[in-house]
Amino acid sequence: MATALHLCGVKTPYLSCSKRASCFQPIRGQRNLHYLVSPLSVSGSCTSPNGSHGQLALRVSCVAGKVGVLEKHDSEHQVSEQIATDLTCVMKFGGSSVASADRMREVAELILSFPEERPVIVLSAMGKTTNKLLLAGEKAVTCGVSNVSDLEELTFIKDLHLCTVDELGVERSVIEKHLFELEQLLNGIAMMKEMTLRTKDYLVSFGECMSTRVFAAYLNKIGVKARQYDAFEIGFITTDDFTNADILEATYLAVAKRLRGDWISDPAIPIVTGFLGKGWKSCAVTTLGRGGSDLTATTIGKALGLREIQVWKDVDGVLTCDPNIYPKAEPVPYLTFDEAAELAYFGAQVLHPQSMRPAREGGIPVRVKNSYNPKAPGTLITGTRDMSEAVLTSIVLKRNVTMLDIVSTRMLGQFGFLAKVFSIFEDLGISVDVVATSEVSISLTLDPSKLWSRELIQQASELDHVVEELEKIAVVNLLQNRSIISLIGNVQRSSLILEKAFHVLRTSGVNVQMISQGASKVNISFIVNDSEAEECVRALHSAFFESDLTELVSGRKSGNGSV
Ligand SMILES: Nc1ncnc2c1ncn2[C@@H]1O[C@H](COP(=O)(O)OP(=O)(O)O)[C@@H](O)[C@H]1O
Ligand SMILES: N[C@@H](CC(=O)OP(=O)(O)O)C(=O)O
Repeated sequence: MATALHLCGVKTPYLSCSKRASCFQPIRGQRNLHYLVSPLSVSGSCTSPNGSHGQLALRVSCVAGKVGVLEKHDSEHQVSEQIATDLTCVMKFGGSSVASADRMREVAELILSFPEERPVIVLSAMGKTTNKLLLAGEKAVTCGVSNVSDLEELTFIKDLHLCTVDELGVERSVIEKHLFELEQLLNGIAMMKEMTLRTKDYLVSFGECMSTRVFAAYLNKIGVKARQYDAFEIGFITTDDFTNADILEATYLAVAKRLRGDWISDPAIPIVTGFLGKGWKSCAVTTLGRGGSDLTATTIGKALGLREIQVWKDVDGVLTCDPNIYPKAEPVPYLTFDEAAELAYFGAQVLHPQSMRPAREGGIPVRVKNSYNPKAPGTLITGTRDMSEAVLTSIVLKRNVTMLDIVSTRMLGQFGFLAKVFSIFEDLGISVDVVATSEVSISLTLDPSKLWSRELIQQASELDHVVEELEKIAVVNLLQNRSIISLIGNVQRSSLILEKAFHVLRTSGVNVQMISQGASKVNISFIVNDSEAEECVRALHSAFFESDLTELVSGRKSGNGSV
């Protein structure tokens, strides 16, 4: 579907589109110009023939035929028709950003400090609520119905939410029904003496359902019109993989229709629950995996074709490594979607592993910002960036990984061997992270997030089963307590990165057990023992980020022999 976009006062401009030139098609010249704009987000610039009129930079967001946002035009040129009141960006605030009444007040101020924005707000559960809910559920399985009301986690959650509404001066009624139902649910778990994955998702959903209700009520109280939404009620359709569901394509249209429809008929800032969805078969509440509110935000950004997706955290952006491992980690100013996705997939907690996909597909920049330090520039994630000076961007650690060394007994040819190995993993629904092969052997690591979502006992028997199947065609060595260290950066400089990294590892006395260069060309991963991993990350960080690499980048070695 295409939409007419009308511009006037622009003298026969040439329109160039940074991405999809075909998105803009002039349908009438002269002073009043009409363009056809295809759905979803496009951006471009429009200049006069000799360039003397400067640039009319415009950004259009267009979903289902509705022109969304036009912005940033110079004074000479006027945009005659625009729906200037449309939603402009999405701002996601994580648990740490809305952990208390004070934090909620600060977040409200922060949102209001951008008067030019008309944001969709996505919130996570307050502070550590999700962890507390999970723990309460686990305890309820064994504690007996009569002890549920005394569970310290339940008391904590009640106190936190009731104190917050009291401090913010909003009615307790906004969450009382949820607190009552939460206790009922825990009673049910206690009675059944079991908690299925489906129940687990319903249980944790109370966190986001309450934080958004409290925040929306507070905004309304201070005179900012806001409307609360449960994601599972507005079209977030997912697979039925409880605790780790995937967003289905139908979500984009449904969410855009609902949020934009409501906004047009009665504008109010949408406050949407992060992390949650609705299983397409079961119609039950699902969750998108831990940290899934980032994915909610990017999904909304793509659905509405918004100008920017902001994810507000408690750190100054994506850092050069996990600050819990090395406090001297520095913010990374720019990242590509590929780098950010790889970083998230290989364990950087700061972003949800799937969250870059919608942003990349919609071509929408993602900004990672610090709600505790809004002035810090944060990290801007876009499709491309200048890599000419880039060597290493970030170091990521994924702990507690299982590694398998599989050596062929040569019962099958090489092709048959590899195919058989991977079909065994496919049949068992286990995904593989890092792979290295030779003619007769293959070393690989198993994605722990897929195993983590299962019960420990199930994990153990699954691993036994994998080994049993593989032993029909190979000699198998199962190695546990390993870590993947991933070097995310410019793999065009892989020789330099490897030279320096291996020098560091050798001087630290660490033996690398496997190495793999990702097909994405932004990642070199290697496997070491869990016990050595953190020290390795610190040593690598010092070598790459605290010493001058410019001479090495320009091809000259420094005189002192250090790399
Ligand atoms: N490379 C990294 N860059 C930034 N933060 C990281 C990184 N690796 C791990 N972290 C951790 O991620 C946390 C932020 O992610 P998260 O807890 O999901 O935020 P939120 O709950 O606010 O969305 C930081 O407090 C930090 O401890
Ligand atoms: N509350 C969920 C979802 C989430 O995204 O949280 P956060 O934004 O605080 O990482 C979790 O803890 O996993």
